Amino acid sequence: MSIVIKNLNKSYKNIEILENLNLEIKSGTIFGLLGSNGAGKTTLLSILNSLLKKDSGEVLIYDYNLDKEVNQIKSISSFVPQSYAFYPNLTVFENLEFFGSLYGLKKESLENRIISSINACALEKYRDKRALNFSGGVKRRLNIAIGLLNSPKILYLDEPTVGIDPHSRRYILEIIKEINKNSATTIFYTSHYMDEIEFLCDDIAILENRKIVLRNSVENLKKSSNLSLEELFLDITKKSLKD
Ligand SMILES: Nc1ncnc2c1ncn2[C@@H]1O[C@H](COP(=O)(O)OP(=O)(O)OP(=O)(O)O)[C@@H](O)[C@H]1O
Repeated sequence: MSIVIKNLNKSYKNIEILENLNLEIKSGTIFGLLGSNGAGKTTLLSILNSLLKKDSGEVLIYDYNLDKEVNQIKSISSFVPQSYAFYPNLTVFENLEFFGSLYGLKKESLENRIISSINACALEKYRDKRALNFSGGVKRRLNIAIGLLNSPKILYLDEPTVGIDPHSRRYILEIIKEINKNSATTIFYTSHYMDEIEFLCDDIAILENRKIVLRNSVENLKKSSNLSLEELFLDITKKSLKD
């Protein structure tokens, strides 16, 4: 397993966001986390990436314990946030050089990682251009390329296609599939686009009312229900809103 979460709890002040949450994610798969606005997806991702402290519960990432082995976990993880996390006045290469050096990469290994991140995100022709004027899709690809610099075993993508056109979205999904296939990187993906999740993911979970309310493979869901993923999501979240 790449991720094992047991009885995870998190509150902001006295508002409970995650309650006794349990979840396991298989290594090398593409996992999609769905949930309505404010369900707690970013909170969960932030905890897994040590950006936020959990209140209680146990988290293992590739067998490393989040309470004791944060540095080991950080070295194998990468979190690509919803917002653009690069310098607009720097070129693609300069951005990757800067963020790569933060990982302690130097000279040849830095250059190699930059080239492979550029290739993986199809940024060759933007390499020496400043990020400022890129389209939304290319900016998103640069965000992902930065996330690949440390060759992560697990890549967290928080709504990486927000605000971009359908062609660029599809291109990004193809890129993510390739990253998963070529390096067996576990992908933890959040999105509000059900069609994306259906196209991309092996397994999904729905987070609602502080808990995981559905956990299954996309294949099983398709086999066992006549409903589309979107209809299923609406059905489940409607029920939990009424509860
Ligand atoms: N620092 C904070 N202090 C207090 N409440 C917070 C804080 N951060 C988030 N929240 C609240 O916690 C809940 C979960 O937020 P979170 O951003 O994790 O949800 P989400 O599922 O990622 O939502 P979205 O799909 O809109 O991005 C929301 O009600 C949010 O308002």
